[in-house]
Amino acid sequence: MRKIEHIGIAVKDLDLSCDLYEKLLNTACYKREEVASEGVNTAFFKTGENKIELLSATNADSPIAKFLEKKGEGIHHIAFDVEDIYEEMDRLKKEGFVLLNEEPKTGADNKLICFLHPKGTNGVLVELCQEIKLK
Ligand SMILES: CC[C@@H](C(=O)O)C(=O)SCCNC(=O)CCNC(=O)[C@H](O)C(C)(C)COP(=O)(O)OP(=O)(O)OC[C@H]1O[C@@H](n2cnc3c(N)ncnc32)[C@H](O)[C@@H]1OP(=O)(O)O
Ligand SMILES: [Co+2]
Repeated sequence: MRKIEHIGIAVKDLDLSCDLYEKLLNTACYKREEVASEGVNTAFFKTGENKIELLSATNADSPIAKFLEKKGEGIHHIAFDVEDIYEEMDRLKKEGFVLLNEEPKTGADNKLICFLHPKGTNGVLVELCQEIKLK
């Protein structure tokens, strides 16, 4: 794990939250992207070297919809940047962590991703991210 890649924050209304975070961080959202496979709309901000991912749900089955229902708005996950996601998934599996996907999935902002179950990480949903290198 090389660094924190982003912090994911679950929000009810992406437009309203974008306005709020633009004011809070004094910077514009640099990217918006829907990831249909996760049932989310995302908006990204950079603060120095750090990245914030705002997530709203696009359907009732989305993990974000369930999270908002149970816990309300707030920090949803922490994502770590990894060089080789296959190697890291293999290592974490051997250490006994529960991977939520057996193969990397395509995430937002040009990443391959994998999640670890929060039950095995002290209640924190962890995401691994590997940048997809364009040839
Ligand atoms: C945009 C793409 C990507 C990126 O590129 O960055 C993303 O970030 S996508 C983000 C959305 N996608 C995901 O979250 C996928 C991974 N998550 C899951 O697979 C599920 O949400 C889950 C973690 C397995 C939970 O699903 P499920 O068991 O169906 O939901 P429950 O509501 O029943 O929760 C069970 C249990 O887990 C606790 N929980 C759920 N979400 C979180 C969370 N984000 N952080 C901490 N804990 C979480 C929930 O509270 C329940 O606990 P108990 O009530 O104590 O049983
Ligand atoms: Co994320």
